[in-house]
Amino acid sequence: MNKSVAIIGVPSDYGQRRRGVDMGPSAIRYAGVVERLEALGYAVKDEGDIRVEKAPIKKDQNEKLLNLDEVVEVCSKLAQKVEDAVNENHIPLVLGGDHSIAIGTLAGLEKYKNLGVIWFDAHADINTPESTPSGNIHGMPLAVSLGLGHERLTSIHHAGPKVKAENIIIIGARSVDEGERELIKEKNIKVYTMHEVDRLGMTAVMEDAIRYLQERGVDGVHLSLDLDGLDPLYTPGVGTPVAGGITYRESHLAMEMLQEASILTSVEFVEVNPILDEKNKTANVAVALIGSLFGETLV
Ligand SMILES: NC(=[NH2+])NCCC[C@H](N)C(=O)O
Ligand SMILES: [Mn+2]
Ligand SMILES: [Mn+2]
Repeated sequence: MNKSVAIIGVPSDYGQRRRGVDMGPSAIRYAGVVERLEALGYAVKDEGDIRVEKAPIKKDQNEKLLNLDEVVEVCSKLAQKVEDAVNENHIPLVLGGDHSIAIGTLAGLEKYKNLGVIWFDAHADINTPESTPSGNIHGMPLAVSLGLGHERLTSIHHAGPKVKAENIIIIGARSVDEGERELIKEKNIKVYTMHEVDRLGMTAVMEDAIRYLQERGVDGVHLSLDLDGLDPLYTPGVGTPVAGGITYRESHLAMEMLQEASILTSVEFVEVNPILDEKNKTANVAVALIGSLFGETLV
């Protein structure tokens, strides 16, 4: 792994309805992310947070695309920041914020023409305005990145799809909406639900996932890690917890195996909501996972 990391905080909560997830970047910094990476020998450039206007939620909203203007603005700024970090040869480490920000991150990774994406999440986040049960854009970033959804979202930073369906792997899914299932089938997207995690074990899942991406000949891999992928026992500070998730140790193992495979070129950790958390537990887990991902070992 490249030894230079650029941290980009994205204090946005516009992709869903529970306030507080905009404080995620602060919570993760408070939990010591910079120190942790420096201790591993990385040069860390903390770019600070991108500027997010704190607008009051409007009343006359499109119920299928809540806060569309704000999400477009945040993601456009973020895409530019991510692109700059890549051009300066840093590994972008994006800290959310809710998961809608992945729309911006993926748009900023256009240098990778055959990008692989590992989506670690309880959800598939592949809804469209037609299929969404909530209108929350944090449930849509994978669809948007495939070029599906509102044109203002799919055209952020540059027009057209940002990733290929066959380069996406979802791990940890256990809450998938009807329209999402159909799209996953239609596009033949690789998903390791909790069923596969239970059945095969995390070791086999990660070996498979890594091999799959290598066989696809990817020129970069982005890890988008939603803290609700873990069981809420370990990460209670998330807005949409779902029981029956990945354990603390399984998630560390996954990070360690990604480090060993040395395939990642960008990383994002999202959905840490300190208001819903217990004494910053969730941000602490995020930083511990970042430690493993970037090369910490137990001995
Ligand atoms: N990034 C997340 N936590 N997404 C949760 C999405 C939940 C649900 N599928 C929805 O579309 O509203
Ligand atoms: Mn989720
Ligand atoms: Mn998510």
